[in-house]
Order: sequence, then C-alpha cells, then structure tokens
Amino acid sequence: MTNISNPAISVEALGVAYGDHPVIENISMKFPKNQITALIGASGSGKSTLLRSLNRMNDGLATVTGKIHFHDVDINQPKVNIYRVRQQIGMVFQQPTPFPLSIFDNVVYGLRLAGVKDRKVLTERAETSLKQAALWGEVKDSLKKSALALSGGQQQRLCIARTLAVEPEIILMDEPTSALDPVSTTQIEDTLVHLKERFTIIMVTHNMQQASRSADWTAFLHQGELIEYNQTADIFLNPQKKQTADYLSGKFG
Ligand SMILES: Nc1ncnc2c1ncn2[C@@H]1O[C@H](COP(=O)(O)OP(=O)(O)OP(=O)(O)O)[C@@H](O)[C@H]1O
Repeated sequence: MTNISNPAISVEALGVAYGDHPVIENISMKFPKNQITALIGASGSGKSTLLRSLNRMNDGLATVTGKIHFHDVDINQPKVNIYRVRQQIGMVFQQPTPFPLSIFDNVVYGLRLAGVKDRKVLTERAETSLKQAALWGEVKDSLKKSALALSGGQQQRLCIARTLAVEPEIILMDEPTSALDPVSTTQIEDTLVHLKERFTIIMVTHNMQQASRSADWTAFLHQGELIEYNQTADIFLNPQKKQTADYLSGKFG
C-alpha cells in the first residue's frame, strides 16, 4: 500500500461539505514529492473538491474539516495566509484561462502581483517558465502578442508557465487536457514528466490512459471516499478492491 515517508502535502481526516451536503468524508492520504499523482473516479466522486481543498480554493464555497499538512503547518487553519499558500500550491484549470494581455504579461502576472518589478528578473523568469512549459520555442519571437491569439493547447501551456513563474512547490491540475486535441494533450503529458523533476503534481483526470501514462501514483475515489491508492501500475494491473476493478473495466462511471 501507500508507503510515502516524505510527502509534499498530506491530508488527515479531510471532510468537505457544500452546505449540509457532505461530498468528501474522512480522507487521509499523502502526496509524494516530485511525483505525479492522479485522482480518478466517476463524475461527482469528489476529485475536484479534494484537489481544490489542497490550496484552499473551497474557501467560501464549502466547509472543509480535518487537517492539511504542508511544511509542518496545518494550512486548513483560518489564520493561514491563503495567498501565500496559493503561491506555493498553484492551480491549472480545465479550460485554459489566459488573461487578455500579452504572452509576456500573462506569464509574469503572478510575479508582478507579488511585487516583483525588476525587468531583468521578470524577463528571465518568463523565459525559464516558458521553457519549462515547452512553449518557449513557439512564442519567443512574439512575447508581445496577445495570449488570446494562441491555440488552445498553447494557451494551456501558457497557463502552466504562468503557474510555474511564481515557483510553486506543488501544481494542482484539474483535467488539464480535457479541452485539448490529442496532439496538445501529448505535448502537455510530455511536459509533465519533466516538470516533476522540480515540482510535485497532483492531477484530476477522466482519461485513464493519461493516468496510466503519466502518473506515478493513482488514487481512486468513489462517492467521496478514497477507495484505493497505490502506485499507478498496481492500481491498473492489480487493483485490490472490487470497486476499483469495476471502475477500470468500465462497469460503472
Ligand atoms: N460549488 C459547489 N456547490 C455545491 N455542490 C458542489 C459544488 N461543487 C461540487 N459540488 C458537488 O460535489 C460533488 C462532487 O463534485 P466534484 O466536482 O468534486 O466531483 P468530481 O469527481 O470532480 O466530478 P467531475 O469529474 O464531474 O468533475 C458533486 O455532487 C457536485 O455536484
């Protein structure tokens, strides 16, 4: 089972309720550093809710109980600075969300918000992030052009670059390729493999091939419960729970 000794982040007895409707109940799990963890499960099983809890994106939407350990701090405490948390734990959404600004201004957006003004620092960080997101080669001569003119796949890699630019430790991805064509999907999956050398990635995906290709660890959720969590090959080739096997064989979901 999951023997993760030095996690990047972990949750303990996590519960999430929208109003009086509990969606996640009593989940405890550790997410390994510098690995890709996929959250899989049927629609409505609570994958996005769990993911969004990790950087307090459910604040104001839901009641989140339990502990979220990050650097020896329970970041589910009300006194925690959520802006700092979101700088360290970034998020990439399902739909690319470029701002109506230039490519350059998109990438350095978070840095500027954090008060960075030095042009040299901004320029260097933009180049590094675009390279990490495997977009530099395609945009290096058009950094002043509008980000909205990029293709969907390029926009999503731009959003990844924007997240990387603030140098988070963890990147949360909510179905990052579901709005993209197969070529763009492959480009992003290839990028993820390199990104995990520097970042910890936690990703919700409906695409089982994507989980099996990209993720080191896979967690299967069903109706708000963590049913099974293990190394990806074990989940796919040797699931221990009937519910996992049924889901993977398409019997439900
Ligand atoms: N903002 C919200 N307000 C109320 N209920 C919500 C909200 N967001 C999600 N829910 C409910 O919580 C449950 C879990 O939703 P969630 O989006 O976490 O599941 P999911 O596994 O990510 O599903 P999908 O794969 O369809 O995105 C669903 O019943 C959903 O209707």
